[in-house]
Amino acid sequence: MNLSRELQIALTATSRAANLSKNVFNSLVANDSVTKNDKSPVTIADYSCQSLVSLLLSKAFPSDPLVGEEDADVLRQSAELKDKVIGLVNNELSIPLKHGEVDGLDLGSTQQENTLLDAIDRGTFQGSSTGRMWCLDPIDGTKGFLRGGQYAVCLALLVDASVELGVIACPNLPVNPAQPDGERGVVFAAIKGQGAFQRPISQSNGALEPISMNAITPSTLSSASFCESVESGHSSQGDAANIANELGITKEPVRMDSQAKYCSISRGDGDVYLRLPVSASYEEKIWDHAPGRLLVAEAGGKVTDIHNKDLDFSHGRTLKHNKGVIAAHKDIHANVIKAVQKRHSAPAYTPSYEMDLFAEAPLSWQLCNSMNLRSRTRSIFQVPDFEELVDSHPSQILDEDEQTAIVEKLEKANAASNKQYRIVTAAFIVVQLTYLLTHLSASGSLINLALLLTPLPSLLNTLTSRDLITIRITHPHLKYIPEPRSHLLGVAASIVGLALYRNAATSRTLTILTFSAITEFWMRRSEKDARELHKLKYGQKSA
Ligand SMILES: Nc1ncnc2c1ncn2[C@@H]1O[C@H](COP(=O)(O)O)[C@@H](O)[C@H]1OP(=O)(O)O
Ligand SMILES: [Mg+2]
Repeated sequence: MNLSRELQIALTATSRAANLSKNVFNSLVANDSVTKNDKSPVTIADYSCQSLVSLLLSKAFPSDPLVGEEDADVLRQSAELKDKVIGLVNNELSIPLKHGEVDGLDLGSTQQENTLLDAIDRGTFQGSSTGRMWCLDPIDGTKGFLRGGQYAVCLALLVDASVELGVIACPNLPVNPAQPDGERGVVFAAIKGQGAFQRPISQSNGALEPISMNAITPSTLSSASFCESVESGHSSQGDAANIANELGITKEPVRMDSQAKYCSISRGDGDVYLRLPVSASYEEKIWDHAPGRLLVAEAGGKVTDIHNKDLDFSHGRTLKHNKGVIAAHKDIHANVIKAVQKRHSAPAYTPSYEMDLFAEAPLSWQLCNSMNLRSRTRSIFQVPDFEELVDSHPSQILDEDEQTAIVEKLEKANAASNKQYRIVTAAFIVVQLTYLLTHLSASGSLINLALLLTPLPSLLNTLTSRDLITIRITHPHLKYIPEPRSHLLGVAASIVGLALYRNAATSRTLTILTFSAITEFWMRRSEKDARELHKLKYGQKSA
C-alpha cells in the first residue's frame, strides 16, 4: 500500500498541532495565568489540535472518517472558549506552508468558525471494522501537558481495523535522548511493513531517521528497563514492580504520560511498556494505542494485551476485547507475558467511583449521588451522620478536613461492622465443629469437618488483621473466580457433600458456608471501597 501522501499529511498535521499546543502551554500554563487545577488550557489545546488535524485530513482525504476524542458541543456553548480555539487554529493556519509540508493542498489562510467546529465534530465517527478510518488523540497525556512533562499528538490510519500508518508528535521529548537538555520536540512515524522513524518537529523537510528497539534477549532481560504511566490509576505500579522483580529487572521504572512511552521504547530509551489494568471495567480507547502499537511493531517489538491477545481495533471506539497493554522487543515479549500472568492480580472488583474523586473535584452531594456513594455509605459503611454532613453544608461541597473526617469514619465503621459479621460466622463454625467432633462416627462427619475449614484461613487473617495463613492462587484461570474464592470453592464442595450425604449436619455445613460466602462477599466489597477512598484521598503510597 503506498501511503506516502498520507504520511506527509499526518506528519504536517501532528507537527503543526504540536506547535499549537506549545503556544497554548507557553501562554496559559507556563506563565501561571491559570491555576494548576484549571483544566481550560488542556481543553483549549485539545479542541484546537483536533480542529486543525481534522481540517487538514478533510481537505486531503474528504471521504475518510475520523475517530477523535472530542466533539464540539462544549465549544458551541461557550463563546469565550470557542473564540480562543478559533483564534489559535487560524493563527497556526496563517503560517505559510514550509518546504516539505503538504504539497498541492490549499488550506486557505484562515477559516470560518463553522468550518473549524465542524472539523472537530467530524471526530464523532463510531469506528468500523472495514474500510479506511483515521484515529486521533489531539492531546494524549493531559496531566503531562499541564505538568510541562510528556504528552503527544497521536494520529493513525486504520484500514479494515489494521493500523497501517501511525504518527506521534511529542513536543517535550528530547530529540537526542543522550542530551536530555538539548532540543526537544520529536515526531515519530511508522508505516506497516516499512519500519519506524523519527525526526525533529522543527525540521518539516528533514529526513526521517530509522529507529529500532534495543536488541534484548531472554538472557539479557534483567538489564532491561521499563516504562509505565505516571498515573497509578491508569496502570498498577505495584504489580509492575512485582513483574520487574520476577524478571530480575532492578532498574527503577521510567514513568511518563502519554504514548511517548511507545515512542521511548521504540528508539531504545527503555525496553518494556507495561499497562496493567487497575479497573475491571475500563476499556482502553483506540486513539490511545493505535499509532503506538504500530510504531513498536515496526521497531522490532510486539504489542499485545496482558492475555497475549493482539490489540483488536475492530470494535468501535474502544479496545473492548482487550485488557491492558504489554509492549516489548519481540524476543522477550513471551517472557514478559509469562511474568505478567504470574504476578498481575486481576482486578476482580471495580469500585463504583473510578474517577480521581478528591483530586479532580470536591466531594459534593451531586458527586455522591451520581456515584451511588450516598446509598452505599448508608448501607455499607454505616456512617449515620454522613448524609447530614453533606446535606447541611451550605454549598454542598466539603472542604479538606470534612473529607478527611469522612474517610476516617468510613474506615472505622466499616472495620467494626465487618468484625461483627465475622465473629458471628466464626461462632457458627465453632458450634458446628463441636457437634461434628462429638458425632465423629456419623456418616459424612469427616467430610463436613474438612469443609468447615475452608473459610477459616481468611477468617483468622481478617479477625487478627494479620496474614497468618496465606494461600496464593496464581493459576490464571482461578484468578477469575470472584472473591472470596476459598469460600466459593467451599460452598461448591459442600453442595457435592450434600449430594453424597443427605443428612442434617451436611445441610447445616452448607448453610454456614453459604452465609459466610455471602457476608464475606459484601464485606470485601466494602473494604475495597474503603481502601479505594483512602487511596483517592491520600495517594497510592499511604494506602
Ligand atoms: N482507568 C484507566 N485505566 C487506563 N487508562 C485510563 C484510565 N482512565 C483514563 N485513562 C486514559 O489513560 C490515558 C493516559 O495514559 P497515561 O497515564 O499512560 O498517560 C488517557 O488517554 C486516559 O484517557 P482519558 O483521556 O479518556 O481520561
Ligand atoms: Mg489519551
